Amino acid sequence: MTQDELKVLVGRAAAEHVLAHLPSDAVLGVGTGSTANCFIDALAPHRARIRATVSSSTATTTRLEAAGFTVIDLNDVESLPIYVDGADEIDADGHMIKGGGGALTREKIVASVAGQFVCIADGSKRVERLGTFPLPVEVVPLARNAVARRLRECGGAPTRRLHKDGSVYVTDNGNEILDVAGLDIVDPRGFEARVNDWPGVVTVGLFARRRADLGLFAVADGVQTVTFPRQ
Ligand SMILES: O=C(CO)[C@H](O)[C@H](O)COP(=O)(O)O
Repeated sequence: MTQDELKVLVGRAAAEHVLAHLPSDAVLGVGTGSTANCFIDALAPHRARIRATVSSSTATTTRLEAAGFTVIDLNDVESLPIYVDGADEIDADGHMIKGGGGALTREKIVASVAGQFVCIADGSKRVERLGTFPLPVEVVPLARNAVARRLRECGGAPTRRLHKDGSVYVTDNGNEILDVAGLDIVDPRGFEARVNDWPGVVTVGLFARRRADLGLFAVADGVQTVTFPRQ
C-alpha cells in the first residue's frame, strides 16, 4: 500500500471511532494536514451526525465548510470530547512532533481543550525517539534570530521556513516558523517547557505535556490501535 492509501485507511478508522464515541450534541475538534483531510473526507457523508466542528487552521476550515460541516469558534465551546489530528512523529509514550503543516499553535490550543486526542498516522510516523523530523517552532518575527541562536546552543540547526518560491512562510497567526534539524529529543516534556519559556517563542511543535491519548496507525495489514496511558 502507498502512504496515501494508508492515510485514507486511517482516516476511515478515525471516522468510525468518532461516530461510535462522540456524543450526539457534542462538538468535534479537527486537525490539519493530509491525514486530517482524509479523516474529513471519510466523515463527510455522516456530517449530519456531527453538530459542529472546531478547526485548527484556515486550511481545515475551508475543507470542513466545503464538505458541509458547521465550523464554530473555540471561544464558543465549553467542551470538546474528541480531537483528531495527524503527527509528523510520535513515540511510544504518545509524545509527538507536529507542525509540518504549519498549524502547530492552533492545533496545540484546540488539543489542550480536548478530552481525548486521537492521533492518526501511517505507521512510518512512529519513532523510538523524536527529532529526526525537523522540529517546527513558531516565533514572533522580531525574535527569529534570537530564538535560532538558543536552538543552536541546544545542538539544533534551525532554518527559516520558506515557500518553494523562496517567499517567507507566514502562519495563520502572522508569525514565522523555524524548522530545527539535528535534535535528539531525550526529554520531550522538559525540552517543550524549556523552549516555550524563551521570549518570542509562540509555540514549539513538541506535543508532550498534551500528548496523544489514542493512536490509530495504518500499516499494510490494517489499522493498529494504541492507547497511551495518562502520565
Ligand atoms: O502538525 C500538522 C500540521 O501542522 C500535521 O498534523 C502533521 O504535519 C502531519 O501532516 P500529514 O498528515 O500531512 O503528514
